[in-house]
Amino acid sequence: MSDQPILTVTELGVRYGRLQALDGVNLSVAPGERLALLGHNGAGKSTLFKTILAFLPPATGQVTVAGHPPGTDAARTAVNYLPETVAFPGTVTGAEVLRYFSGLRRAPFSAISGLLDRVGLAEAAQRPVGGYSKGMRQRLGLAQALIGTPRLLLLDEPTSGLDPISRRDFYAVIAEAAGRGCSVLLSSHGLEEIEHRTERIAILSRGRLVADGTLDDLARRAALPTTIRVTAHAGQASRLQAQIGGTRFNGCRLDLSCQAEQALPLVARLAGLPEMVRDVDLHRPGLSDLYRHYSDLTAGEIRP
Ligand SMILES: Nc1ncnc2c1ncn2[C@@H]1O[C@H](COP(=O)(O)OP(=O)(O)OP(=O)(O)O)[C@@H](O)[C@H]1O
Repeated sequence: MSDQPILTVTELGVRYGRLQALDGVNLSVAPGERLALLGHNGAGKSTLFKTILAFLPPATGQVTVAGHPPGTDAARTAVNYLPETVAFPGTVTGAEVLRYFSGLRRAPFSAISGLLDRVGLAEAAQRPVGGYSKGMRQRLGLAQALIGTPRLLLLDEPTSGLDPISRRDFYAVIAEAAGRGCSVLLSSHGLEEIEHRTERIAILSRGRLVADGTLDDLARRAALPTTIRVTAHAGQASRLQAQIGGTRFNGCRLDLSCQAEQALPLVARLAGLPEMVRDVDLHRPGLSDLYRHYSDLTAGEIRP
């Protein structure tokens, strides 16, 4: 497998008339890598997808897919796309949809039944898509996106509207594709679901890339405090606060805030005060804390 990035985005700027929807975006995705693209509504996620797919031209900068400009045959062959809301004609069956897209992509029809099976639609394959639930349509969309073994999958909020089991299955199929070397660029507002299902996270804010790295990278750079929630025995909270400080909440709870490396020594100190401390809960910053932190930054404030 080549180590060359499957997707490179360099100083990309995209405009809708006077609106600068993307500004100076740099990003690359390696083979087999799953990258989550996060950002508030209107941050520019769909615009980035549309530019990679050649639906929109860059105003500045450039994009390459498998080393080729978007829209060229080589780039089109390499990338498949699943929009947030998939629409298929209601009268055709699931199997017919996949035959149609297989024909378009010159992919073998022999792969269709395996794909339908993998997304849990084997039994519904001969039923008209008009009778499919939203989750079934989305799974058919995923099967469609996997036709022709693409090297890059663009998934625009692919799990919105899916129930938790369907989401889990959806990510399992995506992980399998990544395991075969397919790169995945996935936008989502579901921070919890992507936290452990992607290798890297990129955050767009008002058209600018404000973070790009692994969860650990982003946490280290943000240096957000760890919170230690201490529950005191009845009547001991004031005495405990006098010793260790912290902010008091309802009767018996104290919150202590510290840097990550200070957390364990502090917990050890609390363990030495069993007459006052009933329980300790360590809260390290998660993706939602990091997302809030980076979304409030502007691109000029990114630390290397
Ligand atoms: N066709 C268009 N014409 C004019 N402005 C547009 C068009 N499409 C998007 N925009 C604007 O470009 C900016 C980026 O929109 P985009 O759809 O890329 O955001 P997004 O991050 O995908 O948002 P969401 O999470 O809501 O899907 C927004 O300010 C949006 O209003």
